[in-house]
Amino acid sequence: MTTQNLQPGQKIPATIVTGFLGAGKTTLIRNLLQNANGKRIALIVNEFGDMGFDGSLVNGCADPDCAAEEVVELTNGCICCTVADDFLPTMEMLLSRETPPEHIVIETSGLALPQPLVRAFSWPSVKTRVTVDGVVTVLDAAALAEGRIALDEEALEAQRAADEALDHESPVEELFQDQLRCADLVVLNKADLVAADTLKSVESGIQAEIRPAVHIVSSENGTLPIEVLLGRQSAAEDDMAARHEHHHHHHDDDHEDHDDHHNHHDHHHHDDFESHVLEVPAFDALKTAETKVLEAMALKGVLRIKGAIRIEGKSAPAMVQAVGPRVETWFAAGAESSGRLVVIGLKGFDLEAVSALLGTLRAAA
Ligand SMILES: Nc1nc2c(ncn2[C@@H]2O[C@H](COP(=O)(O)OP(=O)(O)OP(=O)(O)O)[C@@H](O)[C@H]2O)c(=O)[nH]1
Repeated sequence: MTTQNLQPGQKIPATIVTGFLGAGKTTLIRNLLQNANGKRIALIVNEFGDMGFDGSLVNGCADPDCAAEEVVELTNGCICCTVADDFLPTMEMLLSRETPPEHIVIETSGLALPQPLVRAFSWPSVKTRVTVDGVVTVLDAAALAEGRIALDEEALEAQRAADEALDHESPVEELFQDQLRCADLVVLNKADLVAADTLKSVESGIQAEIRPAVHIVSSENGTLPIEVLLGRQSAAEDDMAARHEHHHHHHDDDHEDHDDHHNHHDHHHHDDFESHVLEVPAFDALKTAETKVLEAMALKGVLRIKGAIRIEGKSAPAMVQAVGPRVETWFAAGAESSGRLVVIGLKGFDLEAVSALLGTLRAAA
């Protein structure tokens, strides 16, 4: 049994890991957990959409080196809209444990604004026991190097063209800026995919978007020393003025969110995105699956595809991870073969075309 390292009365530090879809948040957290040196870490994971799994992460935690004491998945929507219903009860549950965690790591959905979540740490039942240690914003250096804030610039342009009323930044750009503005540490991930001088220029581009004194570090597969990621002691919840998100121009008064104890600036744009789970039949070969996924990713508005599929004649499921123009697949022995893919895209993307390539829409539960 590990010993409790916190002093009596000391608040439990919580690290929020944010960043756009597919930037590498899960990969970074998996590395963090594998290098946690016995620290008791509880992990709260929020997926956008009703995909109650992140296969790769859970596999990582089957690893004996993985330090996650407890993994809680929040799948009832985006964490920043369900703070009161979902996040706060989860925190209270973790805090009521006989041996509470020594550190809490929260992976937000790639479409979440970190600000409403940070504000939740001022909620009375949480504030006395927990403090935000740091907001770590993970960026896809390769996507940025190609000039894509979002992972699909074409989709972004299509959306702009379709909406003449859009006289300011698109939701994706705003999300990106808000995730940066809230950061205590920016991780320029996927450094392996870009040349060193390109990385430098991406870094200087970001500098203008972050608060002074926030460090930018680069990483490959989110591999960073635990001392860099944890122990920043930022107490972000007491410092919200400097981290304020965009004031959105449009009014979505009919959009009832459950973040009822916070102000109206918490309005956000999740209605601009949608996610679907497809039941995917077995493919004859991995290569065929890759080709189809790539074709689906090339459709306008499709931002992210991931899941576990079956390949004929193989007992192990094939994991699929697609971000922008890159598709990764691998066989994961021991993992569950769900035969499902989650597809996330801008609202109105051509779901029929995606289904024609990959599979049928999962019937509502
Ligand atoms: N080449 C390269 N690929 C990476 C790196 N980090 C992550 N990836 C890959 O990028 C894909 C997305 O990584 P994830 O860690 O799932 O990203 P995420 O931010 O958690 O994604 P969402 O939760 O869907 O928003 C996976 O296929 C990873 O293997 C990196 O540093 N280099």
